[in-house]
Amino acid sequence: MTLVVAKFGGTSLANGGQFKKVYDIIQADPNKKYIVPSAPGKENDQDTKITDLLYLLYDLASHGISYNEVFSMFKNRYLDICREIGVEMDLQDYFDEIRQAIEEKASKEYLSSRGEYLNGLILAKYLDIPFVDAKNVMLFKAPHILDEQRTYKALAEMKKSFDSAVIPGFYGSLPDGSITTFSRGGGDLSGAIVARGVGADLYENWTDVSGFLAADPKIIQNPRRIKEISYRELRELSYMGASILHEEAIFPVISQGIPISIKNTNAPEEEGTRIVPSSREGDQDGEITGIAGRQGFSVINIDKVQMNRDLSFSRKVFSILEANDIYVEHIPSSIDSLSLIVSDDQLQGKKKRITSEIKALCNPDNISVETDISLIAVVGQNMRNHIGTSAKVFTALAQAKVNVEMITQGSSELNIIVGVDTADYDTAIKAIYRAFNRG
Ligand SMILES: Nc1ncnc2c1ncn2[C@@H]1O[C@H](COP(=O)(O)OP(=O)(O)O)[C@@H](O)[C@H]1O
Ligand SMILES: N[C@@H](CC(=O)OP(=O)(O)O)C(=O)O
Repeated sequence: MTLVVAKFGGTSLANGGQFKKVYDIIQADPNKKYIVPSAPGKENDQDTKITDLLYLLYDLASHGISYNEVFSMFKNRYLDICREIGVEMDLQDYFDEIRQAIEEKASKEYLSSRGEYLNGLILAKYLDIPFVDAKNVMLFKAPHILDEQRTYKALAEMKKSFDSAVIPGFYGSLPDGSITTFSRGGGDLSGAIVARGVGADLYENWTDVSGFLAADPKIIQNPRRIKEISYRELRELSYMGASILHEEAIFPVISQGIPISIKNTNAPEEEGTRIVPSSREGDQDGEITGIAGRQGFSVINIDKVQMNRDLSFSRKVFSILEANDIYVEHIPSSIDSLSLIVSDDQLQGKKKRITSEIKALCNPDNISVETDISLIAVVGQNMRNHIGTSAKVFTALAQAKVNVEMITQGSSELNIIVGVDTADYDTAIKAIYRAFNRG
């Protein structure tokens, strides 16, 4: 018997029709013992995720603006699901409790967690298996920081009491009992933590695409499916924007060697993608594994003749960034120049201060900030065995008339990262994809 933890994302539980598919998937496999649901996601592109509705509810209520209409939308999503799947459940007490909490100025975390909480209750009733409130097993030390020791102990205890259960994703509790959440998309993390806590043999992550694809399907039509991907490749791709799996979801399972399988709720017969400690040499069908990208970066360019001879130069620059709580994404450099690639979120409201502090402390010849930069990562552990991979990337970009603003390559030769003007983002991804995936 293989013990499987299955996480179903919001797209898999967006409405009654999706709930029925999830029910069939779970009933077809007795190994799927612990189920981790997200809140209902988008039914279509125009729709709103329940988590977003809850954040909106919080914003309205905290500004003293009427939230009745949004609250009704929230309630109706769950009432519709119950009606469509034929689950008879009195949800009114739960709705009243949430409304009362809003009136009593409930926190944003508490409110946003109610999406998965209610979905978990409904799914448990539908599957007729126990519901375990995540606040009792997902234990945080501080907001957003998990207490791993206590959490894994609680999950091991849960396993002794329940041989199957529904445990809602995304949230848990702080030592004082109040609710906290992971960052957005954190249901993937909850699933991975449950998988480790119960000692699963496999962590299944069910979504609306047939696995990890070689590029974002919103940019490339029908991209190649990646059959098998290593933890490291996956992390590079998810961090760089392949939003299908939270970039931290591999950490709980990595040390235990628990494989992750990405599967499609809408096409469960399809193989999906297997994420393994390290994919075997030659297993992949391509020279590169995938492409991902993120928009919204700025580059701070600093020039100073003979910068390389000034031992303290970089230290001073980085001390300014540290003092301003700014994380740097990449640091391409040459003898006389240093570039800092920083996400716009990090730089917001601090650009002027940082440039003037660098001017004052480091006395550069020139400092400038370029905005509207996007980063594109070409990732693959097989790249190092192929001569000419970077030539292919840059030829493709040149032919598509995309100007490359910066280049970095990780020392592991697992990735090549290029910075391009955001206006060229889609063109660049399409050109690189075509260069490696003909026909
Ligand atoms: N490289 C990629 N492979 C697969 N999906 C991707 C990739 N990059 C972006 N996506 C997007 O990720 C979506 C699935 O993630 P998400 O919306 O969080 O689903 P869920 O609600 O199931 O957790 C897909 O619908 C797809 O549009
Ligand atoms: N519902 C949360 C957590 C989550 O992981 O959702 P999903 O599985 O739909 O990405 C969010 O929207 O962030």
